[in-house]
Amino acid sequence: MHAVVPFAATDPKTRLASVLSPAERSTVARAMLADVLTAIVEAGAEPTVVSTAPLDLDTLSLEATIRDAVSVTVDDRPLTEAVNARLPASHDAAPTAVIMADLALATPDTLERCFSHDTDVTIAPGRSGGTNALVVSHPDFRVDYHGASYLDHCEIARDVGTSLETVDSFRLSTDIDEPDDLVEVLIHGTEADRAPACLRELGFALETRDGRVGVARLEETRRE
Ligand SMILES: Nc1nc2c(ncn2[C@@H]2O[C@H](COP(=O)(O)OP(=O)(O)OP(=O)(O)O)[C@@H](O)[C@H]2O)c(=O)[nH]1
Ligand SMILES: C[C@H](OP(=O)(O)O)C(=O)O
Repeated sequence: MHAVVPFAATDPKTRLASVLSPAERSTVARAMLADVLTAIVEAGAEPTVVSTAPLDLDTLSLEATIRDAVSVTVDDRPLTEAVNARLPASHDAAPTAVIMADLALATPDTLERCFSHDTDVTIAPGRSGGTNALVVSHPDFRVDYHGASYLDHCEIARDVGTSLETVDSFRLSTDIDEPDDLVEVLIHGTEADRAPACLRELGFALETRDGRVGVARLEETRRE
């Protein structure tokens, strides 16, 4: 399975700007990208990072076997256009997966669940209606990201008459967009993952206030 991994390399994760400086957002985005690429390769797929700007894979500290299985291509078109240019163009073409780079909790098992369906379109939706992981094998299906794109993609699938499977996965539904999402990374990230280690290094820790779990950051770790 070929997997496209879209990556906004310049000024990523702007919705985390209230808790992370621009350089820190870039560091966290790259840590999540490294975790996602590792999970994709361990699930048996071949990822291509479709990056908005040049990206040196050697800066991601990937294990050599993972690094060797990943390629990068630069495409500065908007997300929807860049992805549509890479979806199957004919019934003979191989299925293509599109896995977002901010799925910090993605594991080989959860991705394999997406890769194993025999439908024209398979979607693992995000919690607020995005399309976090997608597998397309039908040449008439095209994406339209942003907003409640999961609903839009269900409608597009209906309009072009493709079969569609929805994958119900807590891990794949957790894209890291807002400061509160960092809670999930600290709770559910594993020892081997880079993103939770990166957040802890930046001074983030779980904090329970009035019975509600959030993240707190040690003041001395804040950098402008
Ligand atoms: N190639 C490409 N990837 C993109 C683009 N915009 C977002 N992405 C990637 O698409 C996935 C989902 O991105 P979003 O969460 O919507 O956007 P983001 O830029 O990561 O974060 P925000 O700035 O907070 O919206 C992530 O893997 C991004 O890196 C784009 O224009 N081109
Ligand atoms: C790209 C967009 O991601 P979100 O803004 O939901 O993170 C989507 O999934 O349509």
